[in-house]
Amino acid sequence: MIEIEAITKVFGDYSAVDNVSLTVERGELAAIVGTSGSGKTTLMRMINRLVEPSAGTIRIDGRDNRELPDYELRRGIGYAIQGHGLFPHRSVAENIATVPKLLGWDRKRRDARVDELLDLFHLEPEAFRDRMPHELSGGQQQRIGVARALAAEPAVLLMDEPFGALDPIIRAKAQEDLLDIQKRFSTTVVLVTHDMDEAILLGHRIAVMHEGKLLQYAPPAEIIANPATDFVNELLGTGDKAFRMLSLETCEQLIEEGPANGAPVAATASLKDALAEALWSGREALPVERDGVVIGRVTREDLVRHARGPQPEGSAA
Ligand SMILES: Nc1ncnc2c1ncn2[C@@H]1O[C@H](COP(=O)(O)OP(=O)(O)OP(=O)(O)O)[C@@H](O)[C@H]1O
Repeated sequence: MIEIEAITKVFGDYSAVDNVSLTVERGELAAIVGTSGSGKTTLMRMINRLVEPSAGTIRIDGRDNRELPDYELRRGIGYAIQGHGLFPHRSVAENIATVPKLLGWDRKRRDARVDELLDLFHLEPEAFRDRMPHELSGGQQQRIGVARALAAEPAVLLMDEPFGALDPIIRAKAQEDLLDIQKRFSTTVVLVTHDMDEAILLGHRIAVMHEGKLLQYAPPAEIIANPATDFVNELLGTGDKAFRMLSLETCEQLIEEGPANGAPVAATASLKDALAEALWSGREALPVERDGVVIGRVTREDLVRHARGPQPEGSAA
C-alpha cells in the first residue's frame, strides 16, 4: 500500500506537485493521467525518492519512505520507464537480473527468474536471454525493461509511460501481460500515462492531475460518469464517453437466452467490442461463446442501453 499525504514539490517558485494526497491499496493499479507538465512524473518519482519532496509524507506498507537509505528503497521498488533504459552493454539476462544480483541471489535462482519472466512476456528464453539490447526490436526492449523492473518481485512497481512507444497490437499484448502479472503477484502499481484508454483499461483508480494539483482520484466508471471538473470531462473526450463506459464491462454481464446468428463473440469481450461488431455486421444480436460453446446472446439494444451515462433528473427513462 502506498499512502501519499499532502505531498508538494517546488522547483524555484513553481509547484510541480501541489499538496497531493492519495492512497493506492495493496495489489491495486493506480493510473496517473494529465496533460504534459502536470506533475505526473514528479509525483511518481517522489515515491522512490528519485525526487525529494518539499513537503508531505509518503508511506509504503506503513513505513515512511525516508526511513530507508535511497538505494535500498529503490531496490525494493520496480521502476520501468519509457524508452526502457536497458544497459546497452549487458545481455538481456544480465539486464533482467540486475536487482536480484544486487540483492545477492545465487546464479541458479537468477537464471530461473530470468527464464520465468521471459516466458511470461512471451519471449523464448533460449532465443533471447543472451541477446544484447540492440539485437531486439523496440517493443521487445520495452518488455525487457518491464521484466527487469519486476525481477526481484517488488511489492511496488512504478511505470512511467512504459508502453508509450509500442504499436497498438504489441501495446495491447503488453498491457494484458501487465494485468496478468499484477494479479498474480498482487503488485501495487503506479502507472503514469498520457493515454486515457490505457488508464481506463488498466487502472483500478485513476488520478487526474492538472498544473500540479490532483483534480480527481476515483475508479474509471466513477470518473466517466461523474467527472469532478470540466477539465476532467474534457480529458475524457465527451464524444468518447459512451464507448469508454462500454469498454469497462464484458459481454458476460449482458448474456441472455434467445436466437442469434453469425460468428459468436467471446464472453470476455468488452461491450464496446461487441457493439462495434453488432454495428459492423448489421446484426441485432450476437451469439456469445465461452470455451468454444455458445452460451447465450447479447442484443444490440441492450448494448446501446449500457452506453448511456447517468440521466439528468426528470428526463425520460
Ligand atoms: N528538475 C526540475 N527542475 C525544474 N523544474 C522541473 C524539474 N522537473 C520537472 N520540472 C517541472 O515540473 C513540472 C512537472 O513536470 P513533470 O515531468 O512531473 O510533468 P509530467 O506531467 O510528467 O509531464 P509529461 O507528461 O510531459 O512527462 C513541469 O513544468 C516541469 O518543467
